[in-house]
Amino acid sequence: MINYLYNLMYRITGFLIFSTLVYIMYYIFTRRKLYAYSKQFLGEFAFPLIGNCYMLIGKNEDVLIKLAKFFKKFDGVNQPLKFWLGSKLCIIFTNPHQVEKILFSQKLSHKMEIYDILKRFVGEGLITASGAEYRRHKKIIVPILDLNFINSLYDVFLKYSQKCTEDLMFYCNKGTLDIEPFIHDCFLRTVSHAFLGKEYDEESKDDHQFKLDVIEIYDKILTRLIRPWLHPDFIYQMTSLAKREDELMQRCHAYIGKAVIESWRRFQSGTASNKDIIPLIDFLTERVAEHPDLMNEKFFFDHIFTLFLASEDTLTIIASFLCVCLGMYPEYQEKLAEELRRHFGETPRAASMEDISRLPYLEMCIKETLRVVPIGPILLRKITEECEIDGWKLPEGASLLMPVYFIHRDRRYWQNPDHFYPDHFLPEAVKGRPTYAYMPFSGGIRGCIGKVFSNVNLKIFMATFLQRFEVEADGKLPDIKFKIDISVRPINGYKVRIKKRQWK
Ligand code: HEM
Repeated sequence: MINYLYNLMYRITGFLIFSTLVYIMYYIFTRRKLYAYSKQFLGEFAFPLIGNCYMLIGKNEDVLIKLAKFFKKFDGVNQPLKFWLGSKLCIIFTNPHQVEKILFSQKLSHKMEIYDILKRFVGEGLITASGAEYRRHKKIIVPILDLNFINSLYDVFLKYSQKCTEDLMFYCNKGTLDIEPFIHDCFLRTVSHAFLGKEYDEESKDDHQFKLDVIEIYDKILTRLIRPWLHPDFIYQMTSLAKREDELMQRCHAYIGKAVIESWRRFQSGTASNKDIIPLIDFLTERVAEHPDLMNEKFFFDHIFTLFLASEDTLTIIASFLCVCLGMYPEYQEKLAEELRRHFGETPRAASMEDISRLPYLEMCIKETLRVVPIGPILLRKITEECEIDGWKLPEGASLLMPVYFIHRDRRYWQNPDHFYPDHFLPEAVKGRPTYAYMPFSGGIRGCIGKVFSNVNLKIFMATFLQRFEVEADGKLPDIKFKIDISVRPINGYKVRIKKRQWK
């Protein structure tokens, strides 16, 4: 009997070893092109299964520093690199001319699988979707965000910028504060009003809960993004994080769903135009009502939620970090204040649409902030069919990485890359640089559709804020430690001291 069992165990073990070997051989055989093509690219030593991930082991906050070390090793190399993310081959393009070709390639417009994590929240919204449906929907949404729409929002931009500066008045000369929650409140209100047609009500439990939920959503997305073992859905579903995410999703979906229903009611009763502005949701309702085959309810919902989430966090990061930068570099703040004094004259006043088109130094400061904290620090694409970029063969199944954060700090294109230095955007400096050495809004086929909206809103906010306040902050840019997640943020928040600006 013992002999029989021993024999059986022996056979089972043999079978398991044999099957594993067959599977490994099959796996290697089906990926032979991937391995062969990967030899074209320079990279660091990669272990089987974990690839180069060992280089990223440690605290989440240190990932950016570790990636910086990787790029430093290949400083000045003008060819694509490779990084094995586990068994996934990532080909890294840092040459702006090649990046431009990728961004404009229809074949390379599919987002990498990692974006599926966002799909739990925003489904098939424009950021995560691909394919024919995506293209059809983009054609409907982009024209809504035209200049007429943006001009019509002027009062909304101004109202919440002014409210924010009034709220901040109390904190003048009161020591250090994190300015981000105030600025987040401003842009959350602006985007709620402009996109959903909903004025955020301080007293409303639903509105307050939605604000908290949105903040937590970003946190949940990040938590999962930076933990690769939580990426497979079947593992994630078993965690308490997934349960919490479901709760958040249900509440947020109910909140946005209510705004969708209200918009349809307005459309059906013909009262849409009675509002102070026509919000984006009402324009979309109108388009879809005229052509019901354009998109179903689910897509409609996903697009609205995507646009909402794509806006308020991005605007908050840029405006908050610009305040910190101006605090750290008083010489540029003074130059900007001088421009504002020259332009606005004797006394501060509300900035008009006309005003903001005549403040070139403010524009340079915003651009420089977008350089140092690019909202999309690494753009990721999936290679769905074999293709070539400048003679480099790209195998199906690999991914493409465009490390915007590092291109924005590449000494070949930036005179003073490690500091906040608005002169990077003087016309002669811009002329001497390849266009895609700077891509805060990405570009090409998957480029940001909110660029003009953001520029106008940011300028009105900053012109309002800087006429009232002077900011101070400790240190310089190299002293700030950033973390990379869905975006880039300073680990220690946005600490500044504010005081009333002496205008004369
Ligand atoms: C300072 C503000 C903003 C910055 C820096 C920014 C940046 C970006 C970047 C880098 C991408 C490409 C992401 C990727 O390929 O992974 C993107 C895409 C996108 N952004 Fe923005 N964004 C900003 C504001 C906005 C606003 C206000 C809206 C809404 C009106 C918006 C809507 C979108 C959408 C829908 C996409 C996806 C486009 C597509 O894939 O076709 N963004 N944005």
